Amino acid sequence: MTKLSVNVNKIATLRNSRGGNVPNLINVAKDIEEFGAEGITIHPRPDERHITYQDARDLKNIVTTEFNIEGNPIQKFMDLVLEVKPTQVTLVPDAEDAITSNAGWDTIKHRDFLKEVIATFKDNGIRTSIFVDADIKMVEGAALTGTDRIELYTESFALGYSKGDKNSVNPFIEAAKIGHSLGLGINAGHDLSLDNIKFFKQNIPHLLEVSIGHALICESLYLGLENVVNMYLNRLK
Ligand SMILES: CC(=O)[C@@H](O)[C@H](O)COP(=O)(O)O
Ligand SMILES: NCC(=O)COP(=O)(O)O
Repeated sequence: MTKLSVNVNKIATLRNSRGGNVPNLINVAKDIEEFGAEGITIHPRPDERHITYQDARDLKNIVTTEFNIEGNPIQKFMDLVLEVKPTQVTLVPDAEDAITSNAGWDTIKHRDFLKEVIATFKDNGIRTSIFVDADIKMVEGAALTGTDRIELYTESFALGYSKGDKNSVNPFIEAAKIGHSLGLGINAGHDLSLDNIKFFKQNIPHLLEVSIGHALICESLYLGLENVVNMYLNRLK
């Protein structure tokens, strides 16, 4: 079974654009769970331009499914995650000023750092995942860090698929197979959408979780949040 974790960053973006509390992030997250999603993902960034650190604390009190916090493990982020204790932390090597995530970890170069950070989170009962490109060497490197899971960075698949290149899924199939054989759980995310999710799910073995935000919220503007969550759930069956 592949769980759908909805990334609510864009709800916070909309709220912050006017100040105030509309839309109410907490109520939207509760509704998303009510509509059937199996997880809530947030990716607080150091400038708190969408999800604030307080949002992470507030969401912890209401999320009843899997709570996934993504981000670069700078000290401030580590302190937050260790305080909130989500189900899962996903480590992403973002530059501070990145518009969005744009690369996976170099798990060879940063192995010692990742090992240390992952051990800290695991010692505190938090499942770990690290964001990696669909590159066998990076997947093998991830397995040596002690992480529970990897999140495959799906931007290259989404871009290729949108241009009609179905072979763009091939590196992800290989990465998922190798990761699974090395004992890693397989998550995926970035630019997944109603257009590409069914093909991705049908082709990727051992897919435990997808986290989807940008496209899902955009699609909801036309189709409604409840419909869209259910459309993803159907495509993930
Ligand atoms: C790791 C990943 O792919 C997502 O978390 C994505 O980076 C969302 O972050 P933004 O909403 O800031 O683009
Ligand atoms: N980890 C990926 C995520 O949470 C959502 O990415 P996107 O759907 O906003 O591109």
